[in-house]
Amino acid sequence: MPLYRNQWRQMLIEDLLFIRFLDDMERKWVEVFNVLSAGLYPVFYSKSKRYTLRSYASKFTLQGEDLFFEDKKAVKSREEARALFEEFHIAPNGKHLGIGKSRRALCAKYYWFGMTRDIDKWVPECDKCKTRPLALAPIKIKKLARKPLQICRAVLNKKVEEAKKRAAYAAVDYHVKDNQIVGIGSGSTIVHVIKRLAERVRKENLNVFCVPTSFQTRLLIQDIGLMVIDLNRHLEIDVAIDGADEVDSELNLIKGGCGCLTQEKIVASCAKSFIVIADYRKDSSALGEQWKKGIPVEVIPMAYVPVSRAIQSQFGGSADLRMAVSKAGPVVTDNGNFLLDWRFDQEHNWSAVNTTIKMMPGENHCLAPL
Ligand SMILES: O=C[C@H](O)[C@H](O)[C@H](O)COP(=O)(O)O
Repeated sequence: MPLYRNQWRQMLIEDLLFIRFLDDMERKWVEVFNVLSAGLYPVFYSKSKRYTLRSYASKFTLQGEDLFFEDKKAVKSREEARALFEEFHIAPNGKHLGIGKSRRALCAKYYWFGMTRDIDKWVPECDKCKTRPLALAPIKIKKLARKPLQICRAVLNKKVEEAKKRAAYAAVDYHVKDNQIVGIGSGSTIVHVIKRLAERVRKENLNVFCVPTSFQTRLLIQDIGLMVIDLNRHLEIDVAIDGADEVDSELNLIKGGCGCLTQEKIVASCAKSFIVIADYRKDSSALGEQWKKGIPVEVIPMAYVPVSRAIQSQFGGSADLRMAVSKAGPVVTDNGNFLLDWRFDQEHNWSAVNTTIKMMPGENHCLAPL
C-alpha cells in the first residue's frame, strides 16, 4: 500500500534517529533511500559527509520501495543478503560454487555494500565447502612441509606473471599496427609489453616509435632496441598501453603504484586510444577492494601538507607521504615531486572526487575514470 507524505516523514524521522544503530550495510541502504526519496540526511552528518552521501546515492535509482544500483537490486539487510547467498552459492546441479563463481552469480543481479567481503567470508564457512578436498593436495602438502611460504609465493608469483604476460601480449597483438606511435606505460606489466613489441618489430619488420612514460620505460625501450620518440616531436599518439593497480566495475581505475602517474596521464591524454592491461588480481567491483595502498597523488614538494589536509578534510581517510625504501626520506618521482597515498575509508563518487582533487593547487593525482 502506498504511504502518504506524512507517513513517509514519520518513517524517515524514525530512520534518522535509529540509523546510528543499524548494521553498516543496512545503514547505507537507509541513508541512500532517504536521500533519494525525500532529500533527507542523517542529522549528525557534517556538510562534507552529506556531500559524500549525495555522490554515493547518485549511483542508485529508486523504484517503488526498492533501490537499484545500475540494473542490480540493492539488498537492504544482511539476512536478505545471506539468504540470497545460500540460493546462489549452490548451482542448479547441486554443485557448490567457489568464491569467484559465487561472486559472479550474485553480482550479476544484486548489490550490497561490502558484498565481495561477505562472499569471500561465507564460501569457506559453508559446511560442504569446508570439507571439500583440494585438487593436487598431496603434492602441495609434501612441498609445503618443507618450505611453506616460499613455495606458496613462488606458485602465486608464477601465476601472476603468466596472467600479466598473456594480457600484455594480447594488448600488443590486437592494438599495435605498422607505422604507429605507441605510448608505453610503466610498471612490471609493461615489461612484457615491451618484450612483445620488440618481438613483433623484429619478426614483422614493423616501423613503430615509442613514447615512454617514465625513466624506467625509457631505459627498457632503449635497451631492447625499440625507437624512442618524445611528445614534443610527435604530439599525437596512435595508441597508449599501460598497466593499472585496480579497475572497478564502472572502469574507474587506480594507477600510480609505481609512482609514474603524471607522465602516464599526459601520454594517455595525447593518445587516440588508451589500452589498460590488468591481470585478474586487479579486477574488483569497487575501488579499494583489491588495492589497499590508496590512490596515489603526485604533489609538488611544498604542497604536500596542504594537499594532504585538504583531501582528508573533504573526503576522510588518510593521505600519507610515500616513504622511500632504499633512500632516506620520501619517494621522489621522475618529475622531482612527492607522492601522497590516499587511503579512503568509504565509497565515493569517483568522478566528483577526481574533479575536486584536480582543483587543489599543487597536485596531480591518479584516479582515472575511463
Ligand atoms: O605508476 C605506475 C603505473 O601506474 C603502473 O601501471 C601500475 O602501478 C601497475 O603496475 P604493475 O604493472 O607493476 O602492477
